[in-house]
Amino acid sequence: MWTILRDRITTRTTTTMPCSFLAQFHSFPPLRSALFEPSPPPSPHHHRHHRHRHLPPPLSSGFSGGGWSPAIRSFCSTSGCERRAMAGRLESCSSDPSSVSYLTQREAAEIDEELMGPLGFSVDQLMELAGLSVATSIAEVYKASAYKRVLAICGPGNNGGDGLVAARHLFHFGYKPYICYPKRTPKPLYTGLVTQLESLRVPFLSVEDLPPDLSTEYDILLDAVFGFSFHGAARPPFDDILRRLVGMRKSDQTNKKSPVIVSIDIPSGWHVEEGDISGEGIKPDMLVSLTAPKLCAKQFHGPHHFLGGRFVPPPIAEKYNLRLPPYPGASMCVHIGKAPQVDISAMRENYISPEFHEEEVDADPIKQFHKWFEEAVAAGLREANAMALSTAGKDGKPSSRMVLLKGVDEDCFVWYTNYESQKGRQLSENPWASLLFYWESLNRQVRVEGSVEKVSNEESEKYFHSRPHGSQIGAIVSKQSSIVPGRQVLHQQYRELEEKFSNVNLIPKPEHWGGYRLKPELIEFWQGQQSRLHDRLQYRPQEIDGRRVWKIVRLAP
Ligand SMILES: NC(=O)C1=CN([C@@H]2O[C@H](COP(=O)(O)OP(=O)(O)OC[C@H]3O[C@@H](n4cnc5c(N)ncnc54)[C@H](OP(=O)(O)O)[C@@H]3O)[C@@H](O)[C@H]2O)[C@H](O)CC1
Ligand SMILES: Cc1cc2nc3c(=O)[nH]c(=O)nc-3n(C[C@H](O)[C@H](O)[C@H](O)COP(=O)(O)O)c2cc1C
Ligand SMILES: Cc1ncc(COP(=O)(O)O)c(C=O)c1O
Ligand SMILES: [K+]
Repeated sequence: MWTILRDRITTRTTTTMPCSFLAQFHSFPPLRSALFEPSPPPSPHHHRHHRHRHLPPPLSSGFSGGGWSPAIRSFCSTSGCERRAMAGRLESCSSDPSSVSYLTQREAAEIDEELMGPLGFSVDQLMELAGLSVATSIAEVYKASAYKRVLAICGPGNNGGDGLVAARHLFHFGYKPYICYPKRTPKPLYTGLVTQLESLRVPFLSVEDLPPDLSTEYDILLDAVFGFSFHGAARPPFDDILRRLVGMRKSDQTNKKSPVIVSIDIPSGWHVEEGDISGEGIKPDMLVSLTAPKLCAKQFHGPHHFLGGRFVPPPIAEKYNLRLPPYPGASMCVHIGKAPQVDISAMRENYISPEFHEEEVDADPIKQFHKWFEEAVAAGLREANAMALSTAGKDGKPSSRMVLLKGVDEDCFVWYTNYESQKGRQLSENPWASLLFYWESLNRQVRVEGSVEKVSNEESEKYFHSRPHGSQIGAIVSKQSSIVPGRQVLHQQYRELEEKFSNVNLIPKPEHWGGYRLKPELIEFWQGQQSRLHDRLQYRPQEIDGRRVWKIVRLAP
């Protein structure tokens, strides 16, 4: 079961999560992963708690201070009254549970001090994690294949240090970083970071070395100039650099491809709380807030707002009443804020693949399929055996769904399902189907069409009992494609059967569960090419001297 993050953060602040199904559909992959998180296993009273599911902030729930060292306990022993007073200063503490916390400048600095004081962190550690968060956020949105050249402009403080760390990680992710670090801090932490980058032969450029037009030389401009300690107006040489970043965005209108600007924690030059007061500041495409967004982030309306710095311990979250979205999986960053607006009509890929020639394919399409399938597995594709199965009943209306290929035997493609499902009914009325594989990162598609029959009961039995215990019970519980009154019904039946079969060696396969085998009459191998001039090699069987041989033709793309 999945819980939508919308329950945890939304409305009131700038970080409104899309709530309609369509908005979720429109959200791009990193956001999608951020939008969903597994919810706890269902409890019998689950439905009663449903309304309050979002109430405890995820990071602070269950915090008691127990089990921590005396230093941390004393840090945490702040009275409820003090906590409320602190919380009162925080935007996060509104009664609206749906907002992400925004920090004032003072709170940001205070959290920094507490992390590096009683909570035992060193600045090196936090900077490393911050820089890594920035690099992973960039890598989620701007792929190295299209945005290789990164200019990191680093300021004199820790924000600049984050930029140096991020540049190092980006190097290892396959980007080509350059550094402009005009006011170096002579502390071992910073000199070490510089040495590390020099050992990677990352070029350091002085302000004078920077090309006159930043937009032609770089794909990403990493703004690591000022963070939350910025105050007043930018002084030289940063005033000029920031002007160039602003100017560069303005020349955007001239149709030139301009690089994207990624700001670390604060768009440099913006007031930490008031934001872009003059309206003349830089307009980053991506903002990576660290720990929690600062108040100025409310004015960030660029397409990509990420949160990084996955190091906030519960005592901090509790004390500052931080309301933050959960990070997905093992990720160092999470996309927050609105889903970027996408122009669906403009979404397209240009496929670049080696040419695919008649001479190189196997005369036997099944052997050719095995070859491509092995390459898909070797390329690390998840579920390379997932295929769209299309069927149509006697009304002739087609329907498609994904199923898993479970083998290719005697030239036939095999999958397993419920014979009483919609597809089962359709196949009983019309035993013809088509299969479709799409191996996206290889620019490959395989179409298979043919007649379908059931596999033998013995074969189905054998496969059924090879499946995990839970899936066997699941197959008994699921009257596939029939209406169920609610999820709890499935769980209830599942629990009953689990109990029933707890001491049983072999769970009986339901009669109506088994395999189908499709005997191909057509197999087509498709490989994407530039300008839509794709390769399509189609195999069809022919009778020659009473033998079935495959004829290969090339089709227009
Ligand atoms: N816990 C966290 O969230 C972590 C955050 N990190 C990053 O650290 C920065 C904050 O770092 P800090 O060093 O406190 O501040 P800045 O990076 O903003 O830089 C301060 C330096 O900038 C100079 N400064 C300030 N204003 C100006 C100005 N108008 N013109 C020129 N120079 C300016 C300032 O000099 P002063 O003489 O004015 O004091 C400092 O030299 C945070 O935003 C995160 O990016 C950590 O890396 C990890 C933990
Ligand atoms: C990747 C993937 C693999 C699936 N594999 C199977 C499968 O092997 N067998 C199956 O019955 N359903 C499988 N399903 C579920 C089907 O897509 C579908 O929801 C179900 O079979 C009911 O389809 P029907 O109502 O058209 O018969 C899979 C779904 C996905 C997304
Ligand atoms: C309903 C259903 N049945 C069967 C399968 C195939 O699963 P298995 O690999 O366990 O046979 C799937 C896979 O997603 C499924 O969703
Ligand atoms: K910055």
